[in-house]
Amino acid sequence: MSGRVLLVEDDPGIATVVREALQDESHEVVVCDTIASRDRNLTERRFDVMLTDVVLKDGDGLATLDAVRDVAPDMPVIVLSALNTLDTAIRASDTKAFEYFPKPFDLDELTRAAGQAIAARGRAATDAPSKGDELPLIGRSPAMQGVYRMITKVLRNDLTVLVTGESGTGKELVAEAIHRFGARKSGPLIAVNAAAIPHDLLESELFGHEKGAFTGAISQAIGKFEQAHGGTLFLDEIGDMSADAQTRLLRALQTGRIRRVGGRHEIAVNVRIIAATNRALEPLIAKGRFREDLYYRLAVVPIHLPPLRDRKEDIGALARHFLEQAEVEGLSRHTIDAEAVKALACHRWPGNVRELRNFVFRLSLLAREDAIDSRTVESLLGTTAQSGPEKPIAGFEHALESWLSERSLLPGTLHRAATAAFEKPLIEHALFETGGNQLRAAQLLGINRNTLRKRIAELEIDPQGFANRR
Ligand SMILES: Nc1ncnc2c1ncn2[C@@H]1O[C@H](COP(=O)(O)OP(=O)(O)OP(=O)(O)O)[C@@H](O)[C@H]1O
Repeated sequence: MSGRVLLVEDDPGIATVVREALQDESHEVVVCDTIASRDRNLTERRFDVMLTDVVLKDGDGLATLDAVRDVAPDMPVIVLSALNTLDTAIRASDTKAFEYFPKPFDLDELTRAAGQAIAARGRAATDAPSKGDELPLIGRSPAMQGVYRMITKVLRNDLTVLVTGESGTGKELVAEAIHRFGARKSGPLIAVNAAAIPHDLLESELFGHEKGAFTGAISQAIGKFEQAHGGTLFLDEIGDMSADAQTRLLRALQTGRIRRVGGRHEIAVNVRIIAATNRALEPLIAKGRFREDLYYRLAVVPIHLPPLRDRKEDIGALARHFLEQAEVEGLSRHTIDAEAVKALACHRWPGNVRELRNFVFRLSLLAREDAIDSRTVESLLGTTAQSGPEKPIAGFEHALESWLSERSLLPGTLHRAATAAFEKPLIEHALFETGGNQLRAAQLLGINRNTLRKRIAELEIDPQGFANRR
């Protein structure tokens, strides 16, 4: 059974070998090197097991396990320590750590222990939600109540769900909630972001490939569909899929079988699909860019997340939730009063909940007083870029998030994949700023106009879409 592993290790050498060994076993690995980033990761996502070093730059990984238990009470923890003292071992056993590995450890043994911890966690999953299983979505607005109702309707079946909504509205959280509370919770949840992967690599990323299927395919690779077997596959930004990938995806949905790129045989996969998009698909269908039949296959159960500006009554609860998260991350404790929440509600939040979260974190970093009032909010909002349609530059942060969580790209393609992931929002930003004028966009970027035109075509950007948008 593959799972999601959080590796807390500040020795880059050890982090790399452990990560690679775990990835070879098809586990998804997130590496961080401080307690602060550990806690941030734990509040944002669910992990099946955590591997942690003891001595970290900003504290003791063992002494701070209580904070971990607060957010992830049932997650097994494996302690890796160079201290090798009896004290560390005893402290590890006191904290109910799953296992203790003194350094240097046997990599195979460690990988096996991680696998066992993941499998044990899968078995332990019961119907009774524990504290760590609280619905991660905050907000009681009528709009969110509608979303919750839809989520509960799909927990006991495998219907395909299409989550729509602007960037940063919580689509990925909805997918996570459906998986975590649904019948497939003991299986894997695998996410693929179609916008973060270059078009020609997406098919192999989804369906895998056989050795020698194309240049760079130096060994056989299992795709996300196979990795998600028994669980859920979250397909994010499906509006960005190439025509070929769409056709292959449609076939997989129709038959329940996939074929690896360059492979001869079809392989049966048992996967629940949750797709998401922040682009309206109807215009793409009208332009022939998105297959209508695929749309209907995906949108069996549509769940729409309204933009934050249409559910302003949620802003107070969200702000308080993010203040708590900021505190968990080591920022000082803050409260926020009703007037300050009103001030927050005056902003348009084009980047939705993600933007609010970042803003609240900045507030808790910069606010001098413990109680945040409307003056503090207004002065900080005043220095923040003001509303308007969402600027594509906001996509950077998301591209970075997706990029960092992408692990299994093909050897030899890393630079190309990373460049494409960042270049697209960059070019879109320039086109946005220049109202779609390619000459001025090229000047802004400081690149040749023909180079820009070529990249626009290669990255399948529609420059017309930026005309008159400012
Ligand atoms: N209702 C909510 N309650 C708590 N946190 C939320 C909520 N909605 C969004 N968030 C937080 O906001 C951030 C963005 O959410 P998420 O990644 O799910 O958005 P998204 O719609 O998938 O964005 P994108 O379209 O850019 O992929 C995350 O940090 C998430 O935890």
